[in-house]
Amino acid sequence: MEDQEEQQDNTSDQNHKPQDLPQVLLLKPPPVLSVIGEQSFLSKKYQLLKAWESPLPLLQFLIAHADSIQAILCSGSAPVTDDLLQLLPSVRLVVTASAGTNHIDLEACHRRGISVTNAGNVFSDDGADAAVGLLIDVLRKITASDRYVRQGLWVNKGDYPLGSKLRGKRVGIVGLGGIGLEIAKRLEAFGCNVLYNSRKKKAHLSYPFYADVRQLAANSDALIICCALTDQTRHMIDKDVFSALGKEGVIVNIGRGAIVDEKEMVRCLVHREIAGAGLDVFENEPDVPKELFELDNVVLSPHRAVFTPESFMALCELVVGNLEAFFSNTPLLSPVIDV
Ligand SMILES: O=CC(=O)O
Repeated sequence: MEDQEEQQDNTSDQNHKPQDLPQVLLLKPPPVLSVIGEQSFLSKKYQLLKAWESPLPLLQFLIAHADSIQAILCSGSAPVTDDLLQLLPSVRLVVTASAGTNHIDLEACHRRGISVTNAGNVFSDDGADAAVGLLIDVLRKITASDRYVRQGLWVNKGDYPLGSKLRGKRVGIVGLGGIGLEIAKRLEAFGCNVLYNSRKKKAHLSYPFYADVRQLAANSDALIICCALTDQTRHMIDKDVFSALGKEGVIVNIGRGAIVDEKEMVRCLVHREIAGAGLDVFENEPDVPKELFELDNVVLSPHRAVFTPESFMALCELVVGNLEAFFSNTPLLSPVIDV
């Protein structure tokens, strides 16, 4: 049955010449493309315009297709700016293969009547697992003690310092969206006390809400950052927040590097003004402040928190589903802006 349907699909695809298919612009290869694959039915249904494969300079390439590109498929590596959209007047949809949308000028999309979709909730479980994993790693010194054993220091220097218990910790979650909620569920199961900060108090949740992130920090043993990067949240985790978190406090960031004042965080870690950090994201990726490499109370990860083959497969279906919905005029699956 499935095979038959696939054959019928292929037959109808063959009726389209590539130049008749809706044009979807890709500025840079989004990582999900490796999963979607060149042979996928995506490239049979859409003319995928891969800017990086064109011999033309980008501007000329865009001008050449300016009137026919209807959708953009992107990820965090290629900004979708107002200037870019101005060049492409037929664009009506931006699909980002990421949860974060800080690389897209959402205000410009709104103004220009362009819908935007993101990764919805496909990353919630993996993001939450990684955040809690980083927290446990920092508290219990897992990778630091792994280094200790591998370097032969257990034999030469004796027992490694004890880590700190997770149960009973007060964990402040900054951003209680899909990932934040999953983090909260996991932490409850670990016996932690969950508190949170977000744009608005969630009426249906009983976790204590703090409108002020400094107040949240003052009442938390650890902060987990998983909110969106916006003009309001840029450098929101600043000197005052670190000082409210205090010497025993731990920070975990799986959101975006720039939500944290990174220079200040590094200073606080170097001077032991906070106890440790678990970091998946940085202000100038892939550059990571070198001072952090020397610190055993810091766990580093290369912006991989939400990615697993499983979440990529789910993302892939969502990307395709959003394109299909848009071009068949049915409701988008994970709209950020729905025009
Ligand atoms: O960081 C990953 C994402 O925003 O999807």
